[in-house]
Amino acid sequence: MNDMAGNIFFVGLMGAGKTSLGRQLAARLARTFYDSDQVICERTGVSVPTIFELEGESGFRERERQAIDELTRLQGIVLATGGGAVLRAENRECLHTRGTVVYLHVAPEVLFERTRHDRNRPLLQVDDPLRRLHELYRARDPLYRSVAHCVLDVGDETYFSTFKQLIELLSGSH
Ligand SMILES: Nc1ncnc2c1ncn2[C@@H]1O[C@H](COP(=O)(O)OP(=O)(O)O)[C@@H](O)[C@H]1O
Ligand SMILES: O=C(O)C1=C[C@@H](OP(=O)(O)O)[C@@H](O)[C@H](O)C1
Ligand SMILES: [Mg+2]
Repeated sequence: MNDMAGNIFFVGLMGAGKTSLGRQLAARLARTFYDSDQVICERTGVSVPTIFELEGESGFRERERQAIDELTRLQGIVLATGGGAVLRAENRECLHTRGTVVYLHVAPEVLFERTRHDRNRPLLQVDDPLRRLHELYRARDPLYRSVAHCVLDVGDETYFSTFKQLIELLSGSH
């Protein structure tokens, strides 16, 4: 994969590193970084949990669909999507056809450790978040794979090691 030129879009479950690695990759490549969740929050003036509270998940998904459609039309950007962006076929189509999609593949156990103290992800505010992550993994892993042009398997290594692997993957030296 040697695709440092066009758009780069990140997909994967909550805590996979889409936002943090995406932001750092954009800085490294001197690209503009967008995060669909952040765009939605800027537009509404409230947090993701508040949107879920006021409009339900379906309200959030409609805002997400709009944001993904707009952002994927831009050129030369790095975009971190929300973990559920792949649920809608129209989002998958926008992502797959308008850029290089990188799936950050991380096991539920690792994601659980990374997200367990975070209150900003409404879908994980349940009695058994690890079980929820396993369910989401089962349902979404095939969708992430169907939309991705490349997959980065991330274990429980350090953030910096993952960033290095990402650069290697995208520059084709992997
Ligand atoms: N190897 C790693 N790769 C990516 N993120 C990591 C890694 N190890 C720890 N993290 C941490 O996990 C969190 C991932 O969160 P975030 O970037 O918000 O993910 P997402 O946007 O996919 O939900 C960050 O706090 C990041 O520092
Ligand atoms: O997986 C999901 O359905 C969601 C993931 C979140 O983004 P991150 O994947 O960046 O945490 C955010 O969009 C919202 O809480 C829903
Ligand atoms: Mg994120």
